[in-house]
Amino acid sequence: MKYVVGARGSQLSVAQTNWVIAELKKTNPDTEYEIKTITTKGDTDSRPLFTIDQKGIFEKEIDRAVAQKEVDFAVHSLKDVPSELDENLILACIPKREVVNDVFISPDGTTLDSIKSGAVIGTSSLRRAVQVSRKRSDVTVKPIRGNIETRIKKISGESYDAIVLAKAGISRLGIDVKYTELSTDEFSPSPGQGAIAIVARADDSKTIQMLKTIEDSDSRLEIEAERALSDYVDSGCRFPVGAYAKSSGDKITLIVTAFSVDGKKALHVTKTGDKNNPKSIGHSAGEELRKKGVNDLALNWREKVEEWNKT
Ligand SMILES: NCc1[nH]cc(CCC(=O)O)c1CC(=O)O
Repeated sequence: MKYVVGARGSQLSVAQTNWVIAELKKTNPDTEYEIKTITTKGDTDSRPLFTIDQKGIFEKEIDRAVAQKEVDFAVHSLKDVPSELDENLILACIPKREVVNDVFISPDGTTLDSIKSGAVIGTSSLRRAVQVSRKRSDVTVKPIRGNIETRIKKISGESYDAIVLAKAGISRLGIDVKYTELSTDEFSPSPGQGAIAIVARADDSKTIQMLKTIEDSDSRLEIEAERALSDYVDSGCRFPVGAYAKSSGDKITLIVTAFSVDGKKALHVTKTGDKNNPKSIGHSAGEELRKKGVNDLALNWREKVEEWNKT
């Protein structure tokens, strides 16, 4: 049986798709795969990512190819997948997730603690920008655009001294670069970071069954808790919020941090609950964040981001 797999043209997307195919071949030795790369709107848009209002612009285009049967399934970075999928599509499989941490990358391995005052740090994530400036108010955080390889190249030039990226992306690409791992306490990761999502048509039970052979149930439960939280606080509004769920025994602990755009305020919520009810853990964390005033924190975030982007 041969499957056609939808992916973006980016190196990360191709690397992730190849990883998924290799895993699937282990559990389904008689299958073959062909990758169909789809060039998306997002790949040609030059604005920093967080000003693009629509979350998942890349992924939606590829999902359309799944829905229209141009491909059998699609491989995405879960954190880029919008919470609402097309009604005839499902998150058919969540394989075992990579480490969730962010990393600090500089040409000579200098850490965020020791980098010189006035250094320029690049990131395309408002959450990371805020977390960097909370730790080092004496550095400048500047928006950076481009795929992972492009961003890494930029630290050898004049414009950036260091960048912050997800470790998962670096490991999947197998890039040899000097980095230090940032703790999830100080760098609360994006909901779903490090996880891969495989999207298929809801009525394609044969493909779904084949994909399920590489499902990792703990990874699924963790990301469900994280996504339930982001649904709750993130209704169309992408202010900086980090969420990290970790399963242990029959429990999941979800740690959430939301920041004001200027980085001055932070709200923390930790919830532990029954592993088999991850959505309710996400929702109760969301409820508590609301009680603590998360909606006020988010006021005027768009204007502030626009301002930051001009730096
Ligand atoms: N938004 C871009 C994106 N989407 C997935 C990854 C890396 C892999 C992951 O976090 O799962 C990245 C780059 C980054 O955040 O550094």
